[in-house]
Amino acid sequence: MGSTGFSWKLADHPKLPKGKTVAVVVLDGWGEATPNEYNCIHKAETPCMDSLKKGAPERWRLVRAHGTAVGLPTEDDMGNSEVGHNALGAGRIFAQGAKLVDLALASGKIFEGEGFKYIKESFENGTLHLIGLLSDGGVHSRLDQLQLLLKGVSERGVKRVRVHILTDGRDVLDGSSVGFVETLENDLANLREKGVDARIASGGGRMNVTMDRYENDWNVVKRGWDAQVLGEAPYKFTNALEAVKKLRAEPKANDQYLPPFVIVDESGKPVGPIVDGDAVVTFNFRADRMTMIAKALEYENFDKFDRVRFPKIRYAGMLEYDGELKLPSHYLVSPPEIDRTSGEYLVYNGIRTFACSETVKFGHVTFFWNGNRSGYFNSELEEYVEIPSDSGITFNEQPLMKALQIAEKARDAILSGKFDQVRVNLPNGDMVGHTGDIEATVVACKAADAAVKMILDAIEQVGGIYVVTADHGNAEDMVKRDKSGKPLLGKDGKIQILTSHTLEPVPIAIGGPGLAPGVRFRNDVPTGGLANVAATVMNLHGFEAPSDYETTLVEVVDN
Ligand SMILES: O=C(O)[C@@H](CO)OP(=O)(O)O
Ligand SMILES: [Mn+2]
Ligand SMILES: [Mn+2]
Repeated sequence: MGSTGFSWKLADHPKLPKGKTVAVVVLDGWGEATPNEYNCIHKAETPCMDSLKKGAPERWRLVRAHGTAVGLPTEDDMGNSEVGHNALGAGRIFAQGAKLVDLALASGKIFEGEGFKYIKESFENGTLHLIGLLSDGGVHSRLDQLQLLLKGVSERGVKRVRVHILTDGRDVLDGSSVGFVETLENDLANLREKGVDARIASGGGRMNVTMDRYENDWNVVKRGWDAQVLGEAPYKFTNALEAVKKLRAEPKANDQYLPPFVIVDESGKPVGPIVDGDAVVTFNFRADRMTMIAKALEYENFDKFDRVRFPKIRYAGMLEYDGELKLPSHYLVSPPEIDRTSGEYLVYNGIRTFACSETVKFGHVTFFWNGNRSGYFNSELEEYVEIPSDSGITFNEQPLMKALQIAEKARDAILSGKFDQVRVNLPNGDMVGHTGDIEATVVACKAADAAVKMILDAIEQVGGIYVVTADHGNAEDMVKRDKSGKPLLGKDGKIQILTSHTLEPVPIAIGGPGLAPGVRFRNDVPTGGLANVAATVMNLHGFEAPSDYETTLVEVVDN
């Protein structure tokens, strides 16, 4: 069909019926790896997921969830929720933020766009502040991109730069913050030699300072605001390396949770508060954990916490973080344009949709699933339910999280008969996996499995269909390994705990009494990835997928 003939109408599937309730379950951070003592999914009792794997070999398989299969720059890039849910929902692979920023930096286009011109206006008389995650994790940001940005601004007339660092330890090993700060300090020293007054001005751990998401806890953003904008924090140091080392030792915080600190000069004055006339760039490309700070930096009217001072600045994001809200209004690189997602198609075709998770993953099954779009496509046909997450704790303290409550909501939605698709994200494997606490992660995996069971039981009752999959790996491997797969030991002789996601594939299982008997996974899509799931789900709703979607994973054989 030509572009003028575009239609939202999906063709009927030649063989599969409509009208079945389809449950789509995403286990966050649930990859498939060899069973061993660091595989928490293997260690946990997961009878439901085990039965899906063992029970129906033609209805269980693995799909790729990392690297180019989800639009990341290289095959060394682990998967993450943003790119995973984008692929699951959109049914096509889009070059993602990480890649788009790489390209814009390589071509120099980043320095020619509207966003850069806007902040450059402040270079003559103001300070440029760069706020973001300092690591090479590649999930939210990358050190080499920050380095190229620093180089670029120094070549384009910047006089004074202040970097506000957020330490990682979640996408990279805990303790690696020290090395990243050393590298950055070295780069800034080189800039100073070239006559640019460049320094680190403040910092804090990503889970404690600035990078909250989905409005789970505004205090996190406030702590960042106080340090970055007001120059106030409970800890003051004269250099960032000392700050990170000391705070890791006392109060013994890990990189993810370092308390906020500011860098002060000899007289105790903060070296880089944000003031009128300055420019600010948040250099993370990923949206979910930048949206809140973007609101604080940009919105004239703002009541989430007392900002005390609201400086008149020129602010740009690395990317536009929310296309609906047009937030922020200035940005350096245009985000991927993820259009015509499966959610939008299905709603146009009358599919009534229910989506649910708890706060920390709520935007994953809504915003990311729908191509980074907030809100409903059609509020008459959709209902999105958010279960409030606990805040102020690390999830190894509560490894059950809200899995049961999410499953109950899904069960009720399935049994109500009011929905054709019931979609959930179960956060446990991922959120607890990120704490690096193996015992707690085992408990978390068991809880997620029990939640899946409850949802599958409801599907059984209504004669529906289920699709159970995951967005990327995490809980299936909790140790850093060498190239041959052997666990690596740290200086202390202990194994190095892996808090991050992995490169592992994830399972996908289909089934349920509503699934037509001849449906099975094709064996001619061996390299299938998360982007193949959308067409698959459309088929199970009785529709053909649009022709430019990644192909379906299923076929129907005549029995
Ligand atoms: O917590 C996060 O922000 C990331 C890891 O950086 O995890 P996920 O992609 O699963 O949301
Ligand atoms: Mn995830
Ligand atoms: Mn994660």
